[in-house]
Amino acid sequence: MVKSENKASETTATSAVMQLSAVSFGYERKPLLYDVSLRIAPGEMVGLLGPNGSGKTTLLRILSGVLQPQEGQVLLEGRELTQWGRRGVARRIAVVPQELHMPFAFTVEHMVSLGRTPFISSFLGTRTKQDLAIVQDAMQAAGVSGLAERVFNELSGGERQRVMIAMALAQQPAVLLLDEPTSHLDIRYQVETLELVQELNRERGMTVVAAIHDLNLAARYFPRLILFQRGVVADAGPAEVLEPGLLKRVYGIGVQVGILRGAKHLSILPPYSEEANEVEESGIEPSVHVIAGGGSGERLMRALADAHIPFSIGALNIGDSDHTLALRLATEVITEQPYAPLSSETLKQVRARLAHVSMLIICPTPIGPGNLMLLHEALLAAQNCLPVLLLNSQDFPSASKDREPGEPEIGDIVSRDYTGGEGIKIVKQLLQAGAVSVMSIGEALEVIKKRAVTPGRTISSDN
Ligand SMILES: Nc1ncnc2c1ncn2[C@@H]1O[C@H](COP(=O)(O)OP(=O)(O)OP(=O)(O)O)[C@@H](O)[C@H]1O
Repeated sequence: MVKSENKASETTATSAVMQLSAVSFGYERKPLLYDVSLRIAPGEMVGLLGPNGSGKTTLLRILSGVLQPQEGQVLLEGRELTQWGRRGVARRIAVVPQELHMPFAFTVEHMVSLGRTPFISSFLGTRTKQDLAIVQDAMQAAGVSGLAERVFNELSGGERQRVMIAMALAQQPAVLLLDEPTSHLDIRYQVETLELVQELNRERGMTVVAAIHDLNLAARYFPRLILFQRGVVADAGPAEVLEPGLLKRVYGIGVQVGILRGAKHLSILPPYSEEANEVEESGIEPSVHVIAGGGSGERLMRALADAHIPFSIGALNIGDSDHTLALRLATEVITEQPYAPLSSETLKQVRARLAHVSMLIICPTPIGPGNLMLLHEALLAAQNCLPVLLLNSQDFPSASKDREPGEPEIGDIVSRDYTGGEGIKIVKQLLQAGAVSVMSIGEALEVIKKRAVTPGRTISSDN
């Protein structure tokens, strides 16, 4: 039994040209990517989308082996990337960076011939006739043969972009990784560059993964899109990924998505007014708000989504594992910058949301100085008669056996309070204000369904 399972996973691994399994990575111990799993099949053309700083370049560096994940596995053709060695990787994966600064006045032809380096016996070794033919072919395919004698540093941004693609082609890679290949290009070069990449994908069967900011170009050229925000938020075709609600949650701006007359692909336009940006595209008003963090909300979010209960969540910091999942599952996500304390603006948003929901669920997240203010908001709401459920972690024993006679059941908060008792104090006040402690997600769902309360309840905010 175990054997056949292993065999099945081996087959899956080898049928993917690249595979990431539960990859986590951070710079200088600051976590950036969390639990990223991806399979890229041979011949796929994948667009990597995500806001600035969401980790696209970092992910490409992990795929190319420049960075090694702190956790998880990166496989190339079913084998650990690190086992291929530098030359082995360079013979299979080529990277087109955003920019390349050459310290020397290299000609284009010289630059492109550097792409053959992984295939010659040493750096100073001679290139064969075949190498030279491959270099010529790469220059022709990328449309830079006419620039062969020009100095790379003296070319325009668009020309340089093409030379970098030619360099990558000279590697004859199975996988081409491009980091924003259109970022410095005018519209003609943008289209020409992506047409070229598409041709390489279709005609040479090259697997392409490209980070790309332009959502319209992404819709037009990439059959598979991965929306990334320190983790995979969505991974599907353009129609599913370029969904206005999802884009609003990830980019923080409302967009209009549609098909222009005569066009074959989706177009994405920014809002035409501030008012349009305010529109809730899904039209669904969440009736439940969730406070979570650090993975404490994962199971509840999945259960609510499975039960088709629309919910809002937050505030969550970008990069928190709950945040990535929330972008996918919640109707509304209140977001704070990575590692930043909650700002008064963010707390205002939480307060406004609590004024419109029919129930608040607080997940068993560790309470520290950073999120104590959220508990304060929860207390205000509870004192204004908002039903509040305190979800206890099943991993910790209940503290009920230690409580004094007459004291409320405070659940497992004792074991996750890092505020010197302030968190526990607020939880006790919450219970006194009518909050209910529940021991399981099933129990929480039962309460929510029983209440089935209507949205739109108002509470005063100055209490
Ligand atoms: N070498 C590094 N050391 C420390 N932090 C880094 C390093 N490289 C990137 N970062 C940080 O990691 C985060 C993600 O960066 P990354 O370049 O991967 O994002 P991105 O999605 O490609 O962004 P953009 O769209 O702006 O190019 C950013 O906050 C960035 O400042």
